[in-house]
Amino acid sequence: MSEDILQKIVRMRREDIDRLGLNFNIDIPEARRVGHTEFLGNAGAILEVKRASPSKGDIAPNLNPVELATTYAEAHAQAVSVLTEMNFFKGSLRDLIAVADLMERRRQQGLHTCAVLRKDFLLFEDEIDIAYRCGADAVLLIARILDDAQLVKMAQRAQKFGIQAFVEVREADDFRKLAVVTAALGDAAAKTIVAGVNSRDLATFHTDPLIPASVRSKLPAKAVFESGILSAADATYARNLGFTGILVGEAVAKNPPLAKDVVSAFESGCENARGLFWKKFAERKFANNETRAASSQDARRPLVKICGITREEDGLLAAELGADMLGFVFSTTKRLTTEEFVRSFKTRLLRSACNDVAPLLVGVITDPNSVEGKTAIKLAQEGVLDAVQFHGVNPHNSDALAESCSAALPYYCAARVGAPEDFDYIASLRKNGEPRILLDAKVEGIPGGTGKTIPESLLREKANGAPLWLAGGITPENVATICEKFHPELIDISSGIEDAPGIKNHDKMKALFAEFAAK
Ligand SMILES: O=P(O)(O)OC[C@@H](O)[C@@H](O)c1c[nH]c2ccccc12
Repeated sequence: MSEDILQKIVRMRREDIDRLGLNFNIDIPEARRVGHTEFLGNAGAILEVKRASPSKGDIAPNLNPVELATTYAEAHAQAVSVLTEMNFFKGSLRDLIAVADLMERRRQQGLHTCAVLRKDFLLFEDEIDIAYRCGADAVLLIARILDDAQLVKMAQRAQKFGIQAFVEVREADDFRKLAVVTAALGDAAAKTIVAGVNSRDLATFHTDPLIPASVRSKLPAKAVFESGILSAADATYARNLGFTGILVGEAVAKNPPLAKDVVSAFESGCENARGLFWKKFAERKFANNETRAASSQDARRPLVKICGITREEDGLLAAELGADMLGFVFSTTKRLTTEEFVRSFKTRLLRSACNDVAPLLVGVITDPNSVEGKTAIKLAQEGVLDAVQFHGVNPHNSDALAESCSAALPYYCAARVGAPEDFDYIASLRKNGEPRILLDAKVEGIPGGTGKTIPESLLREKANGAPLWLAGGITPENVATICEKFHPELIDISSGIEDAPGIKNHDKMKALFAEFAAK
């Protein structure tokens, strides 16, 4: 197999160490000369001194680490992460020493002090000693590049110095290693180990905000969401998931004034029902990959949402066939449902034995200020519905959402797409911290369930490689082709399996799921 970028970084680093030694030919203090700040002793943001990265190239090549770290401290970051890898990140141990010395001066002046993290692809126990002498309060240990024994030895070394081991995990084997090192440290583990999950795959650079969501429940109480946070809204999303830290690099290194917005968004947020919805969705997505592989379903099938349920027997069959989400329309159209129906359906669904995992229930609304819209919002706040789908309306402009936000409404947005400009709106939603957006065909005058598909050329040009949630005109006949062409993460089907609006045809529904049977 050819070398991926992570392997290349590690190989070059080993070569540098062979040539230059563990201190990379830099004069480092004989003994530590600064005090301590516990890394993530309090929940908060970790902001990064990062000049460049392998995925982005130069980010802030001329940054001054002391100036930048001062800005971060003034923004009340809990920690500063200093990249010391030189080839791809243009960092150095000099930066680490300078930032640690800065924090010591601030400590003596009684100013807010950040913990200092050494961020690197550390490989040897003696590198922990060097980090400690330079003034680090924590060291990054990337599970993927260390074997069990090495990871344990390095974490024990950190523990001996009374600093934190920040263990970065992402894949199943990393979680196993996290359990190994936690067990090896025994009682000291809670104090020494802070776990972080990287939303960026270091081998491909692809970031996905649902990766941290999918594993939050497997991590210890203190856990950090790493990478891909670009705005205050993204920081809020991470907090909603229940993370106690975020690690932000590029966005703040490039634009330091953003630091205080990101810090305060994270600190004023909380774990809530919105985060719970994304965790449930993400867990479902990744669990499906595994369980489907073992069952008769195609492991690569998208998640399926059956929308426009108005009859109990239709919803129960969809659940039995393996639907991941069921949609109920709370908008005055032909598929309009009622509060009573949804409540009694939910009770029935939970009682039906055939389901290991019940589908998520979603209320589709087109006007949050309408009676129907308000009903769906109330049901989502009560937890009867798992989320509200804002269909073609921007919740960020809505008073109803502003009101319900205090009660942490779980929701996602659906955007109607008919022209290239519609993707500007989608981009603005992403900037507002929306991890996924459902794309539906646009037909003037009809809010949804139109039976029309989104023009393929638009999807091809504009979808940008982001995981696709697709609605509009999907049928048992065209679903296989659509999946082959666009690999959607979720498909949403309503009219394609109906006899009449709101009346599902059970043979068509079975035909749809039969398309996903393992071949
Ligand atoms: O610039 P971003 O997307 O905000 O990411 C910051 C940080 O998470 C990222 O630099 C990082 C996470 N894990 C790493 C391991 C090594 C080097 C770098 C990293």
